[in-house]
Amino acid sequence: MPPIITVTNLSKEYRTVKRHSGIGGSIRTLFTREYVTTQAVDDVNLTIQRGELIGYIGQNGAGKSTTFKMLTGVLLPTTGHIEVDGLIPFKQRQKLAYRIGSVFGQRSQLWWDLPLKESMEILKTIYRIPTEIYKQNLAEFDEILGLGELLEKPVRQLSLGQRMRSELAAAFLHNPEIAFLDEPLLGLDVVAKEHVRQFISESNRRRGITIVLASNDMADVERLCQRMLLIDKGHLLYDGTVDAIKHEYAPYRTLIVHTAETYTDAWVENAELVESEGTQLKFRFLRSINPQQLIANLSTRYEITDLLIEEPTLEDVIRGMYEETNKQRKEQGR
Ligand SMILES: Nc1ncnc2c1ncn2[C@@H]1O[C@H](COP(=O)(O)OP(=O)(O)OP(=O)(O)O)[C@@H](O)[C@H]1O
Repeated sequence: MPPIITVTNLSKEYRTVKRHSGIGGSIRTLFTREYVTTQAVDDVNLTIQRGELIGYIGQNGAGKSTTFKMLTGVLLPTTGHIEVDGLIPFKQRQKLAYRIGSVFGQRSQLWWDLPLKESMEILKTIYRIPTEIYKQNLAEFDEILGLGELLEKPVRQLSLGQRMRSELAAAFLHNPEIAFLDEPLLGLDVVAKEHVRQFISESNRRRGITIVLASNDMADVERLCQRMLLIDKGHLLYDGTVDAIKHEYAPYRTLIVHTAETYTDAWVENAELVESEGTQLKFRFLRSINPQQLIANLSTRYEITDLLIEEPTLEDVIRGMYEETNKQRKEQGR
């Protein structure tokens, strides 16, 4: 089967007027038009198969939203080619709109002053959703997202978590083939996150919807996605499994223990003490080491009152990638 999304040599440059500070600067800005170019997406190539659930991960400003805007036809690429479900997004935006659903964290597709239910009715009309399917979908979404009493409330009165649940229901109402979800978990509390995760996972598994999920939190993506694309400064740095990326570029985990007494020279086999502050000790250990064994060994020597295992963050992984690239360049004498 051909991929549902194909992106070839995709780049996007933003050209903005350079602003100078102060009153003098403002006058200068008015009379001398100097431009700044930002390379938001830089020569990205990727393919996504029908039915995949993919994490599109990157730090703030990495280029995730810009990619999504091009994939959904909102922005015209500077160079490169995109095909989404056989369509060219910028040229066939309207046709594509019926096949995709999107959630852009900061932007709402709902009508602020209307009760949620009325927003849903409007979407039903816009997307020409048959009444039967509309009712079925709303009932099914309600089960996971708990829309119940929210339907009668004006959207402006919804909390962030309630709004995100509503945005997701709205984006999936017309049975899209593909969904682009930009930071749908950002700022949500644990309970709301769980609703949203379950909804994303079920939509992919049960309904077979291809989902691309943008996030700057690796832990969020890890729970849902097998495959992850990592973008940094517009470049696609990695395409593979979350597990492999961690093994390759962030091989260490951190064990934080709190002890009953203060120890400055604590040690344990197979781990390195990297920080000791008061009664808190931080040990770095390789992913291949069993943490339970480590904790058991530690507790024979020290009285442990609390402990926590920390996974590497996205920053750690990206740092690891650049360090590895620099090391390889040096070895090759470049
Ligand atoms: N309309 C615009 N005009 C000029 N520069 C822009 C515009 N939109 C984004 N950029 C710049 O392009 C780069 C990529 O931004 P983008 O919003 O795609 O990143 P992102 O990965 O989605 O980040 P975030 O997680 O913060 O939303 C950033 O340097 C950003 O400042």
